[in-house]
Amino acid sequence: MVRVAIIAMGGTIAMTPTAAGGVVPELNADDLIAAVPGLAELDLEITARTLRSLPSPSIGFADLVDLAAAVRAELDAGAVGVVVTHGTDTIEETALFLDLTVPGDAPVVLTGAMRAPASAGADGPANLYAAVRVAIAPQARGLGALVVMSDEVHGARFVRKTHTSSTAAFVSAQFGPLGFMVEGEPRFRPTPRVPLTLPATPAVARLRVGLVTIALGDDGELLRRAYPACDGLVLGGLGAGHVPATMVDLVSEVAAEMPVVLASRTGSGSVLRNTYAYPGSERDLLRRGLIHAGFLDPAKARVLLQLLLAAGTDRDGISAAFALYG
Ligand SMILES: NC(=O)C[C@H](N)C(=O)O
Repeated sequence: MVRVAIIAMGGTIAMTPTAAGGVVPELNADDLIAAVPGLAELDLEITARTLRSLPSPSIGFADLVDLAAAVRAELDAGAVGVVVTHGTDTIEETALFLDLTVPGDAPVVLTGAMRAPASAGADGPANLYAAVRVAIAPQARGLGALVVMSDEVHGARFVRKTHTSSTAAFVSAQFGPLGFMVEGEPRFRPTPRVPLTLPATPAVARLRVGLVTIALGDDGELLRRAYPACDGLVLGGLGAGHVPATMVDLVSEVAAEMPVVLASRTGSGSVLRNTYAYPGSERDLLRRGLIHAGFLDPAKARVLLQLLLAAGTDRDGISAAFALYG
């Protein structure tokens, strides 16, 4: 009989009401499994482990290093796939982290819930059921880490939370979902995985990669104060990867000291390379040594840069890794 391992990290899917109001993550992995109709009828063994009980805004890189090790241990011990239950606020970053650090073809499927278990129409059980079905699907092998929410299967590279409360919050705006649940089973479209695996060592949690989102009228003061505390930086640039002309000298200065990755704050589409020629444009910034983020959004670019720096990757290696993302 095949085995699926479920690893719980917390999040709304595991939250229960407190006497003082509001919800907090208290349910363990066994509780989550017990709430899913139809799971017990599937012809498979399910094992459960509660690794963390955290709201996902409080998940950090040290937690992700432990999670990657736990996922690998389950796969090494023979699990056909692993499901990770996780808060939705940062699930997209954890998904990319696992995509980059868990080698092999076995499905690693993340899921969560927008509504807590005690709410009317709680979505956690349906999401967990779908995630388990994806974890055992042969077609899910080799797709990298996946996020399953609301009957859609998303690739780690592209998925984003795009709504604060809707159960349809998760979107792969750039190229659409990789698959859909149809009559309880996942159906996929073919999509190649990015061929990159990086180590998830404790060094990852000791680094600080800053993420600075650029806004209208930005005078650079925030960046000036933030960068000395950082080992690397991601800029969430305006539009196709731009900053105000007044920031250009500062950005050049920072890029001479550490890797600075240029992403877009728009949330979808690739940073351009060769269109705009004004000071602070993508052409200008790339010429000054900034690294092109490809199709990765700023939060995902930060995860990749953090892992690359922890692995001791030099500037050319960092550029080459980001080039894999378009
Ligand atoms: N829906 C959720 O899971 C949101 C929650 N704040 C979390 O990320 O833990």
